[in-house]
Amino acid sequence: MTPAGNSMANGSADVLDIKNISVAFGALRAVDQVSFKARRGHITSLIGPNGAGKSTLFNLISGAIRPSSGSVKFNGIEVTGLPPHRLLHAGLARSFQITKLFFDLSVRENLRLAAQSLESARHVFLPLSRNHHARQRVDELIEQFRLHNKVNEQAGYLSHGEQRRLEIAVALASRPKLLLLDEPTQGMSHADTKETGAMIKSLAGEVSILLVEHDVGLVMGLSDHVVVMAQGAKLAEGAPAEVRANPAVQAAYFGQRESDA
Ligand SMILES: Nc1ncnc2c1ncn2[C@@H]1O[C@H](COP(=O)(O)OP(=O)(O)OP(=O)(O)O)[C@@H](O)[C@H]1O
Repeated sequence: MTPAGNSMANGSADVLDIKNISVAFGALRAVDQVSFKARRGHITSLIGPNGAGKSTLFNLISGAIRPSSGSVKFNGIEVTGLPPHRLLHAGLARSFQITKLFFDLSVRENLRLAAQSLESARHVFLPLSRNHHARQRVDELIEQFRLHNKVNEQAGYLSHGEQRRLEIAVALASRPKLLLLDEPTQGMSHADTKETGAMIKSLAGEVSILLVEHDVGLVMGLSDHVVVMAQGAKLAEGAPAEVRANPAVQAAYFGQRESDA
């Protein structure tokens, strides 16, 4: 693991420091000079109306696309433009895009592969029973995500909500310092959304979280800090109550019915 993964490289309280980041698709400035910071141990959320640039900003941070200008610092270290696998080794994990589930493998096998993914090739091919570190991590995740009854079930047979929670567990297997969650409750029932929200909340402290989520009620209940985007630019940021009370945010965002957002 690189120094970015396990130290406060600059002693800063910020796990992420985005400065003036931009990218355009042809003539469209999808993300335009956006800056914000995410504090260590906090849940920071990105919200905004459809097409605001949230996913593009997320992709810039996770290394899926390169910015045309601006910088991304992770744990005080410049990581702008690094590809996702390098970021993962540095301690920045993204759920859902990188960590896809293997549907024909069991829950335990999915967790094992993820827990062993950052180890040398020799260790990856060790049986779980002989890889103490990976086995310990798998057991911790089974406990934390209450997967006891599902460990031998194929991931493909889990419910949608269970699969999405397993994806979060898989993303956490490498003990990242920052977890990027892209609409973790998308397509979930109300009950699953509530359970997943509580589970995300319980992770704060263990890992810093950056969340893109359409469910505004969930975001406001979970987040320490909310960044609001509109038309590629940052419109506002602050604590949930502060953001909710901001007239510009209300006009641009809460003017929509929350169920439409
Ligand atoms: N690969 C691409 N090529 C061209 N245009 C793109 C591309 N990706 C996104 N866009 C455009 O950039 C703008 C921002 O899109 P983005 O998906 O980042 O918004 P969003 O806030 O995540 O929206 P939503 O809430 O609908 O997911 C939109 O106008 C979108 O059509």
